[in-house]
Amino acid sequence: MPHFTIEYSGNLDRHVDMGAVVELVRKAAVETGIFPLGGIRVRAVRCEHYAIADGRQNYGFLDMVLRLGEGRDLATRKKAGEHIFKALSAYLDPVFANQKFALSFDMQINDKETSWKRNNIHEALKVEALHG
Ligand SMILES: O=C(O)C/C(=C\C=C(/O)C(=O)O)C(=O)O
Repeated sequence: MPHFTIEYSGNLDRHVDMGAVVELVRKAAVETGIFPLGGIRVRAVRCEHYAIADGRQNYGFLDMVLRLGEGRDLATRKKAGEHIFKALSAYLDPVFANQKFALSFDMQINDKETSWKRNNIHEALKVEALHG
């Protein structure tokens, strides 16, 4: 982690380039400066089946959850979250203009006692930074 997991209603595929969305979130996460670069992962999962509000099929949603480790204070988490949400929200302005749409973003903090990881991307990035 940090893991950004996006779930979205399948009807957005016609209007939104999800490849661009995951890259935008990755860049915004890097810009916050609070995450180890090698730990950042962003994915988007299309939901084929969903039910929203009063059940009309033309509503859409995109929900993003960030799972991150312990050790950052609330002010730091809030500032980073606001930066990321602002970038994502601005990118999705055309969706808000064209349909009824719900966007949400939450953070969840991992308990370090029950979180296991193995990741050699950190080392690879260090080597690359040294040798180009
Ligand atoms: O510490 C965590 O649980 C998540 C995290 C970083 C994780 C990695 O770098 C990794 O999995 O390699 C964080 O900075 O919040």
